[in-house]
Amino acid sequence: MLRLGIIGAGGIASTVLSALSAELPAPLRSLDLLVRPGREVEGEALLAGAGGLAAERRVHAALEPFLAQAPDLVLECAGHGAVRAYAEAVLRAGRDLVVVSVGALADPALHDRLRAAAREGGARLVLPAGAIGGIDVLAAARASGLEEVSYIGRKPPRAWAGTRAEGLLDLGGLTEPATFFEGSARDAARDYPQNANVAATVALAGAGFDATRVRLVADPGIARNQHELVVRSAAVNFTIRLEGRPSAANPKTSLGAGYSVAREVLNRVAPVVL
Ligand SMILES: NC(=O)C1=CN([C@@H]2O[C@H](COP(=O)(O)OP(=O)(O)OC[C@H]3O[C@@H](n4cnc5c(N)ncnc54)[C@H](O)[C@@H]3O)[C@@H](O)[C@H]2O)C=CC1
Ligand SMILES: O=C([O-])CC(=O)C(=O)O
Repeated sequence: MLRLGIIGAGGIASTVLSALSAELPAPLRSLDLLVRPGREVEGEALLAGAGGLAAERRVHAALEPFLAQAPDLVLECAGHGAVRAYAEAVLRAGRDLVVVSVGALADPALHDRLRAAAREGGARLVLPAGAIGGIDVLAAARASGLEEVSYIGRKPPRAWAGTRAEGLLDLGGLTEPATFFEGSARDAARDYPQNANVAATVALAGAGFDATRVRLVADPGIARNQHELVVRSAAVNFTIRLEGRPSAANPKTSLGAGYSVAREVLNRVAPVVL
C-alpha cells in the first residue's frame, strides 16, 4: 500500500486523482497534498472528492510536515517554482519524485543539484512523458545516433494568454496560425514555463536542450493542443502528432499530461510494468 504525496492542487493533480480513483486496484495507504500557504481550501476541495482513494488524507502548507508523512512517492504537479523550492529536499529525504514541470531542468545548475540529491538521498527523479508521446522510441534511438529532433507546439490563442506570446502577437485578433517562437528547447522551456515542458522532456530524452529545435504556434483554427515530434536517427525515423484536449481547469495544459503522471503511480503498484 502506497503512501502518496502530491505537490499542487490544480488541473494536473485533479486529473491524477480521478485517474487513480478509476484505475488503482487497492486504496492508497495515505494521500498528502502540499499546497501554497493560504491555498489550503483548494487542497481540501481536491481531497473531498478523493474519499475512496485513501482513508488518511491531509493538506499541508509547508514541506516539513508533508515529508514527515514519509511518502513513498511524491508527484510534483505545481510548476517550475515548486521544483526549485522543493525538489532537492524531497530527493535528499530519500523520497522518489515525479516531476511534471520538466522545463525547470533547463537550468543546468538546478538539474545538477537534483541529480546529486537523488544520488545522495538514494531516491529516483522520474520524468513522465506528460502531454507528449514517442519518448520511449526517442530515448531508445539516442544510442544509435540522432540526426534531427524537432518539436512543434500548437495551441489555441487562449492557451498562450499570460505568456510572452501576449507581447509578441495580438492573440485575440489572430485569423491564421502565427509562429511566435523558434529556437532551442532550452529557451522555449525557460520562456514558456507553463507551455513548453514537453519540449524539455523531448530534449532530455534525445538531443539535449541546445540541439533540440522548437517552434511554438498560436492557432485560432484549432480547439485542441497539438504536439508534433519529428525524429531522424540512425535506427529509426518517426513523426508523431498528438491532439490533446485542454484541461478544463487550465487551457494551457493538455488533459493527457495528468493521465501520464497517474501512470507513474500505477506502474509502482502493478505486478507488470508497461
Ligand atoms: N510535462 C508536461 O507535459 C506538462 C507539464 N506541466 C507543468 O505542470 C504544472 C501544473 O499544471 P496544472 O496543474 O495544469 O496547473 P494549475 O495552474 O491548474 O495548478 C497548479 C497548482 O500548483 C499550485 N502551486 C503552484 N506553486 C506551488 C508551490 N510552490 N507549492 C505548492 N503548490 C503550488 C497552485 O496553487 C495550483 O494548485 C504547469 O505549471 C507546468 O509546469 C503542464 C502541462 C504539461
Ligand atoms: O499540456 C500541454 O499541452 C503541454 C504543456 O503545457 C507543456 O509542455 O508545458
